[in-house]
Amino acid sequence: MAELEEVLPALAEEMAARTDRGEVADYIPQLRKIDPDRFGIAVALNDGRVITAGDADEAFSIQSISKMFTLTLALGKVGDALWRRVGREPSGNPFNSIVQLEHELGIPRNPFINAGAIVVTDVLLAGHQPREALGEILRFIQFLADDDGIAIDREVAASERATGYRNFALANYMRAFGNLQHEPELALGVYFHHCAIAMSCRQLALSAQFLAHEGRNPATGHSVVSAERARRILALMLTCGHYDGSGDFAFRVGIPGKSGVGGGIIGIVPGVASIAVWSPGLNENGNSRLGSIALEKLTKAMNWSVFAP
Ligand SMILES: NC(=O)CC[C@H](N)C(=O)O
Repeated sequence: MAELEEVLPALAEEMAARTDRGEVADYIPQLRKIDPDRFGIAVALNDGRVITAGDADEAFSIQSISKMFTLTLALGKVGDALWRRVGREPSGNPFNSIVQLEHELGIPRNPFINAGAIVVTDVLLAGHQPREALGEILRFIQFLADDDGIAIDREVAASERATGYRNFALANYMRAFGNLQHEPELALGVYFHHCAIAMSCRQLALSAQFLAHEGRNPATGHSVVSAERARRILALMLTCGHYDGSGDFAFRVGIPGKSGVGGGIIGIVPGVASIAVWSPGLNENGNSRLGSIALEKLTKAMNWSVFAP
């Protein structure tokens, strides 16, 4: 098997030279400013090693990767009752689509599309002020990464709130069906802020390690979720983690993943490692273009797949 210490720098160099980088998300004005030439990758192995290459220590907007953390928290809070309000099927539609919501009576297809994540955020708001709910999410991520330096980029959150008409439409629609317990303004305030959390590839890889290690963080020894719950979160990542590009990601990369429009992707090799990659340019499904390509090359080089031992 290839050595990661050699594979990662070679991959970062190859990606730096590519010109087909995709388009940086421009519907959130603050994200438009990001340099498309950035590329970073970090692999946190279950044996404790963390190997990085490129811009792996530069913080970027995690965006929808936060949906993986909020889902984990909401399952901890309400358990399987969550599934009465959100489904577990791939949507086959863009992340911000509204079309299925009318037919399906305001129940979003899964927790990783925007509508589903807004419901999950609404669950986390129960019994809290928005500020407390947000603090809980941020502290959970800091705890997972064992890093108190992780923070919210308030300019990104404000920028998204100012232009988030589609998310307001989704939230209002679900509220009309009775699937949102708080005013859309409150649920979205928390949602925009958790999407605007800024993290580096290193921090992200470390924060997702519990998913590669049957629910327990191998670095800190902390138990985060049960082994069964970790498997189920991974199943949702594999089937729904890349919106309407989820099938293609499973086909090409062969591991569960979760992307965000900031250009980050988390990938999990169960029993082996968690991976974070960042390249801001996106493909037609809103997933990092070079990030997906780099993960495909990495899993191939390392012979990593959930479809083989
Ligand atoms: N795919 C994403 O990363 C989308 C998240 C973004 N905050 C939005 O709601 O549109």
